[in-house]
Amino acid sequence: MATKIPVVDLSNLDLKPGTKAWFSARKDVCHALEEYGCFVVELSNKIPPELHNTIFGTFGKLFEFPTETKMKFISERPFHGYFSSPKYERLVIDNATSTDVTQKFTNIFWPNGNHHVRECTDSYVKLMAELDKMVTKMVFENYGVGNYYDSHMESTTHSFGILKYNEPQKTGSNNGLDNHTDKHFTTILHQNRVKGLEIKTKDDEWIDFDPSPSSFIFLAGDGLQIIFNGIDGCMFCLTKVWSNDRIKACVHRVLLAENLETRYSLGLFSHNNKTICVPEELVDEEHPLHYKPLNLRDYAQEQKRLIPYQKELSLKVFCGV
Ligand SMILES: O=C(O)CCC(=O)C(=O)O
Ligand SMILES: [Fe+2]
Repeated sequence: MATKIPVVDLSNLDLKPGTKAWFSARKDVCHALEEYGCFVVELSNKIPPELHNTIFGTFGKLFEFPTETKMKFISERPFHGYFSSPKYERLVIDNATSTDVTQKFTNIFWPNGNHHVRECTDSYVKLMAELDKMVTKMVFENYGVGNYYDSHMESTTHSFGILKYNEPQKTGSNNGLDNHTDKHFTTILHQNRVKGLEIKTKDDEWIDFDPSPSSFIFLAGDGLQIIFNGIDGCMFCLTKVWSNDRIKACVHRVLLAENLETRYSLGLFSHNNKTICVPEELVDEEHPLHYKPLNLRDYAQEQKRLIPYQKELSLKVFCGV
């Protein structure tokens, strides 16, 4: 049977820490992250099909604005603001849980405001951010470092990305996004029904994400890999350093088949804005420190600098001990 990305049903986002349901979900979440660096989240009671259509219809329209308008959306943070390439266009909003920020974003496109788009953005970002916080809390607790969760979240912000891929026949390639790991802490993706996202397993097999309107995919980024430096368990034996990591950042890519409708993907990316260090509880004789403190913004900046050379910057190279 073909390998599948594990599915965790978190429809009840109001799960209370300490309950039986919480512990059971926590176990499934962490097991999936250890084995795959990702899992599919079912949120069937939160995203009915009509809402899914509204969300993608609304965000898709942003790309129909003239390029000069889209170019007005700029950001200081690497990989944020408006970006276009022959393969895709992307709008990424920094600090998207702030309603002032989403208002400024909407005003670029509709100078007199657009209540519907703002509301849609705010409620959707809020839902994804709640999901991110819940999963992050489960992960911290599971590895005995729950006491770091509050300070971690205090220095965390969420970015919201809207991606539109050009059809392969126009780009002459079906490669939408090359193999990579995300250079932040965690990623949650939600997309329209056009398939394309694939993740790499520890056996170097590519498996695809089969989206439904109510499914999201949660991916561990490089920051999460760092925190769990020292816990035992060989998950992905790509290098000596990584083999000692409990959770490994998920390697993924986007491949598009020809003659399909346009693919849109929405992403929530969490960034820890302080320097990330391995908690001392996770370092001992058996699990020596593998990473020097990491600032995710510096890491993203350096990755951006290397793009013209087509180099993927590994954690080991950037901050390995
Ligand atoms: O389009 C997708 O679903 C993946 C997007 C992605 O991997 C990214 O923005 O880092
Ligand atoms: Fe990614």
